[in-house]
Amino acid sequence: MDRTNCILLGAPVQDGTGRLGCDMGPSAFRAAGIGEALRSLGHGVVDRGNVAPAPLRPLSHPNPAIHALPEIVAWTEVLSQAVYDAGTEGMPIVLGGDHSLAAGTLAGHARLAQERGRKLFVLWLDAHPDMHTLETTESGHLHGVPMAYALGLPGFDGIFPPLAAALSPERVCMMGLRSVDPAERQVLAATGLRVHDMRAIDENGVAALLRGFLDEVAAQDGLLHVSLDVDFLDPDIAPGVGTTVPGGATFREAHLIMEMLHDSGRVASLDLVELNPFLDERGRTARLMVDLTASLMGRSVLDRPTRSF
Ligand SMILES: NC(=[NH2+])NCCC[C@H](N)C(=O)O
Ligand SMILES: [Mn+2]
Ligand SMILES: [Mn+2]
Repeated sequence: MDRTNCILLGAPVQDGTGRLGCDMGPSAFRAAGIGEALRSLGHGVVDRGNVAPAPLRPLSHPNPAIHALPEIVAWTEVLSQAVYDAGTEGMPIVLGGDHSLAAGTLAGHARLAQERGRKLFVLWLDAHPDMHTLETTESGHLHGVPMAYALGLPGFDGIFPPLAAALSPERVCMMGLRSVDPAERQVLAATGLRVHDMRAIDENGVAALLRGFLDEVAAQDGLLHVSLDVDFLDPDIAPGVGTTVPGGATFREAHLIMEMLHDSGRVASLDLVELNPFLDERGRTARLMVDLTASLMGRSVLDRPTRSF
């Protein structure tokens, strides 16, 4: 089995949501045994502790709904650099923190991939596309915008840090969507990402949908970043999140995705986001997220050969 150098980075970001609690996410992942789970699979694990946000600068935007803009911009700066640095040494695993942290991590991974002359692909596992711009967000919660920023959509210039490289929409695959705002629908249609909503999963199964994407990643010798939002999962199995939406992925669908990702040998980085331990039930959501991470990193029922590309 391949031994990966896993670098854990805590990102206690909570200002991108409307409620408190995600700042406890990194602690809950540690308490649920993420380090031990990875070590028991034979991987190296370095826990860098929690990243601290950059100093705040005064910033404003004409959209009056927006919350905590200086805070999220500060996190974006520091996380972009932190995952870039970690990615030169091993596999960054970011323990969130709400999904606004992906503005930083996607920017950092895109920069690193570009410098390496590699193509960055993103698998976005989420009930939501998080595809609002600063103009279109109605809630003003900035966990709803990171994908638009990372794709280089207009309106972030001069406010968020400049992108060294933007994501290419054709290299992004979203799975699990079931809550999409009208403005996001329009952008999704216009940008042409691969989007598999829950209906597509019901009709086709996760395996067929994911295989199509992974074959494309392999054909282009891509690096794959996985962004796993707790609300991708059905709330019955993962209650510890502030934005539950009924009808999410089942336990087996989620594990199968992780097992296929492992077999692909393509995953270079992982974000675990939106865990709110205050809303959890005795740590069960944290433990499920750790078990899914273990499946992604090679835990399996039987020995299976890794696909070689
Ligand atoms: N990362 C998340 N859970 N995002 C939820 C976003 C919900 C909604 N689309 C909004 O912009 O407010
Ligand atoms: Mn999300
Ligand atoms: Mn979500």
